[in-house]
Amino acid sequence: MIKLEHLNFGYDSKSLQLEDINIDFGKFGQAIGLVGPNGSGKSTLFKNIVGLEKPTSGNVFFDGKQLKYNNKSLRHLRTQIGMVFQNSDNQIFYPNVQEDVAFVLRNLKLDEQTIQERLDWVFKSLDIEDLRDRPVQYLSGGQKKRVAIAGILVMKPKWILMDEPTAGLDFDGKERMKDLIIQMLNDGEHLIISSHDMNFMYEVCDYFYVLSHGKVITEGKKEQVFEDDKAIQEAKLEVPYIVRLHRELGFPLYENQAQMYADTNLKNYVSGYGEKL
Ligand SMILES: Nc1ncnc2c1ncn2[C@@H]1O[C@H](COP(=O)(O)OP(=O)(O)OP(=O)(O)O)[C@@H](O)[C@H]1O
Repeated sequence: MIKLEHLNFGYDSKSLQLEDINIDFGKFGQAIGLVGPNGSGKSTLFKNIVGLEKPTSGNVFFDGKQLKYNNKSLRHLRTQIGMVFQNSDNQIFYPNVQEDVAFVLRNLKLDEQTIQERLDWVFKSLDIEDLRDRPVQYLSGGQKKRVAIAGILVMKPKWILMDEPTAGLDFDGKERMKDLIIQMLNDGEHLIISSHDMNFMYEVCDYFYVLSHGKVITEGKKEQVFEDDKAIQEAKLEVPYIVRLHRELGFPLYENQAQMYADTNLKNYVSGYGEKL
């Protein structure tokens, strides 16, 4: 459980980039969306959760305990909450993929057999066995993103924070990222995801917090949050196409694309609206 209570944060003493944030991340679902326009404070919030930044006032709790900022506590915290950065180059340090992913396990002083088992598992789970012995410098952006995720997933953390997981990915890369996230959720991971891609976010998240100018301006289940027109406009969010089909053309509000495609009545809605579509 990650809980933020009356959290304020400013990079300097002149202004606050986060204001009175109160979020109980364990409460409303397994995949939480954090959305808002550029500069609204999403990455800053992530940094406060993993202790890379310290709140100016207010508190961060993990599993009921208030966060401590000494090296030992932070090292432990980061085995429990992994963060996948927007730019994968910020978290890949070794020239070889396998060495990079193994780094954190060696740091945790796990025995060699466990390390090999975890590596086998993570490369297979992420379907990147072919990258295992490759030099990092020749990987594409999408491949690097999967390696960065492997370096986090291999620790088996309780929570994974993903900052813009689809940034820089092509259509196929985004689909693969969606499948990967759904697989991680099926495996029991808890995720907090930040992205500007609302169609992607609608597919994978259960519950949303909307940030604007460092404040949470609305929150709710994915079926409800996009109904808050005022907040959606203030945060300049794109409304997911599934919600628009529902609101503008009266389609059922599907939970995701797969559910929509599986609806045997879909062709009746489509033929009813022929020209509009
Ligand atoms: N290291 C820093 N020092 C000072 N100000 C910063 C620093 N990093 C971010 N900021 C400022 O904090 C505010 C929030 O930035 P943040 O990166 O958290 O936004 P974001 O919602 O993640 O944006 P984006 O969607 O563009 O990634 C912005 O006004 C930004 O300019």
